[in-house]
Amino acid sequence: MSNPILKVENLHVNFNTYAGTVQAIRDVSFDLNKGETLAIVGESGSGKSVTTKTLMGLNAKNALIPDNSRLIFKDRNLLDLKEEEWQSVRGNEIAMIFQDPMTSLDPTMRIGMQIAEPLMKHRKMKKVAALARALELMKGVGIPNAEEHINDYPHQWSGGMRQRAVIAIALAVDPEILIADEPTTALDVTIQAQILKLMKELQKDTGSSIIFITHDLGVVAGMANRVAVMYAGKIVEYGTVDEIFFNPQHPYTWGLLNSMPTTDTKVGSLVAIPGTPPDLLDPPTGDAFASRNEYALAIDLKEEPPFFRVSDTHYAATWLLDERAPKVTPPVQIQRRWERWREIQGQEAQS
Ligand SMILES: Nc1ncnc2c1ncn2[C@@H]1O[C@H](COP(=O)(O)OP(=O)(O)OP(=O)(O)O)[C@@H](O)[C@H]1O
Repeated sequence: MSNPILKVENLHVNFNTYAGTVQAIRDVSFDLNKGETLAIVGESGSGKSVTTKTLMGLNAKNALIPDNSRLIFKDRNLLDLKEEEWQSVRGNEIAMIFQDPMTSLDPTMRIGMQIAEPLMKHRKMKKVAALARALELMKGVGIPNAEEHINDYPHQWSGGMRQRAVIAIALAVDPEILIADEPTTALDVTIQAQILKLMKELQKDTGSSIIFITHDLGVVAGMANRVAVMYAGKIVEYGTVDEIFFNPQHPYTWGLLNSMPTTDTKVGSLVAIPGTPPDLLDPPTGDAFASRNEYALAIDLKEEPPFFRVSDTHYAATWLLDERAPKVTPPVQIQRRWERWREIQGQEAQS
């Protein structure tokens, strides 16, 4: 049963620029359930980072958020918080792991002290106790010989170890929501896998909910419970991880899946989505993906598709799901995924 800890309702974020208003987030709504990992996936510029920065109260000064946007967390609309009130939410109830550990670590401060700091600030722990806890956390995130390294500075550590330190800082205060924005993109593949595994294990222990931001659907399979696919400032499809991987309905999701390597991908069979996303200074009428969509219908150029229900947990905003739409044959890789979906459904029906 769903148990939302966070409800994002009708979020719009506009940016005032010299060229006009950039409509970066255009009516995004989603729930985050307790203890789950929700992945938000999309190409560069789709609005993933603006969404998470908004959730941390860290948007740029030129951001404008209309009054009907709501981020409900613990019976409060986070968008109504004053900066002093944010101080007790950010890095405490809601914490974030950024893409590049070097930008979130202070190069002039010893790592142990950086992990201890949120405990002193938010938990009012004394320095000695906070440092003792920092040492435990360093061990918990797999820093070898932690005692010897608690007084090191960030530049003395490798990228993978630094990202572990960032995770320790974020988890020090046991946040209810952890936002991880491309937490492993700066790392090599083996270290990436270790960090993702570590995050999963820590989540089991702490029960926190995770919003996991990535442009790479490949890392989502092992991490997320549910997936929201974003395009041009909107969520275009959301569902459980199996629904998105094996029963995708939006042609944009098809494109993302087809541009993702899998273990049985033949060389040369990966296809990048042609074209580029629309200019958010002047988003197109209708479905913003239409100009890149080989399955586009005439109505896509005129009217924006609503969300169509695929199951209780799966919705997609594509006119292809309208009962009047012609039946289209998706790319062969997607047909294979749909076959796999039918097998999974069959197995579930039998058991
Ligand atoms: N301060 C700002 N002023 C104007 N436009 C902005 C500002 N911040 C973000 N944008 C625009 O908002 C849109 C969404 O950006 P966002 O960074 O959220 O994308 P993203 O999906 O996170 O991409 P990436 O994967 O590259 O980080 C982009 O068109 C971006 O140019």
